[in-house]
Amino acid sequence: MRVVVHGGAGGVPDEPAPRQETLDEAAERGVESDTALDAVEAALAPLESSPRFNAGVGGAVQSDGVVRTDAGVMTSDREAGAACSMSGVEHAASVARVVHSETPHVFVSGDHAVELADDFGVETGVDLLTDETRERYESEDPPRGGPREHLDWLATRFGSGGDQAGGGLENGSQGDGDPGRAPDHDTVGAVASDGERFAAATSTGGRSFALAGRVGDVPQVGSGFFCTEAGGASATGAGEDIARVTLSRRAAGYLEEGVGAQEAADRAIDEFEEITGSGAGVIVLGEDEAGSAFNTEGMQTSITYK
Ligand SMILES: NC(=O)C[C@H](N)C(=O)O
Repeated sequence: MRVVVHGGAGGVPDEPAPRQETLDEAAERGVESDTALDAVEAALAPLESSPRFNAGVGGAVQSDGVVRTDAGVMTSDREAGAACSMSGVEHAASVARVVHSETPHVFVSGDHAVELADDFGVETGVDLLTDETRERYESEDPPRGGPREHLDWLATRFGSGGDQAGGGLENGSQGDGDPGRAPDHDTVGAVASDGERFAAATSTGGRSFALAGRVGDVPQVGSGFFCTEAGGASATGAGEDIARVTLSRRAAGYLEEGVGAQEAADRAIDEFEEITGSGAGVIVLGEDEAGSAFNTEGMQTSITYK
């Protein structure tokens, strides 16, 4: 079994060591699994439970003060499952797996995804806000009224005004004065191979101060995650831009052409930057190697073999 995980692309966290420890534990947990699909779900679970990452507990807060989680998972037989816009669901990747393995569908959203989770034994009704994320939201004079009012409010808060690579990412440097950035928080992803099959999965709380109901790249097949017989990819970063270039599909496409995993990751991020001028990262696992690339200040990863 081989497992590679990432803890999101963005700024350099103030406390990288405990995040790295959790990422290493996540990869080790994944590698103990029997199948690649089990491995990515097992690896993401502790990351979704850790408030140090923007997934599950501690996820980004939307304009109405609610954390909504999204995730996607895909295996090399091109079966895919995704779930989005779920409130109270910590283990979004497990719900994506239910969609992948238990339904004839690829994508289930909102309250219906939460009901599906509940029916298949994935815990719901979890308080995903932490003291830190709650206080941060409340200190921003939350909007009242309808979506137009929310859009006025988030215009000065969401992202960081469309600046260069890294702009709008969740874990910009602490104390940079940008309310659209939160330290130490970012999306999580995993790619695994059990020798026969690959699996790729990504899980997130999205981006802070996005419009209530916003869904980014993470649960979109080919954007936040993708998997083929040649290998898989998981992306992180400015989700609107990742979706526009289908970043994970781009990276996995190079694997299918016979390009190595590191080169595939590098090429995909170079193209992403050239097209969007924005910030992202991607991990890639192929037949022979793992690779990762990012054009932000940092992206922590961990890789384990067994
Ligand atoms: N920080 C992230 O990776 C956020 C995620 N890509 C999203 O836009 O929903």
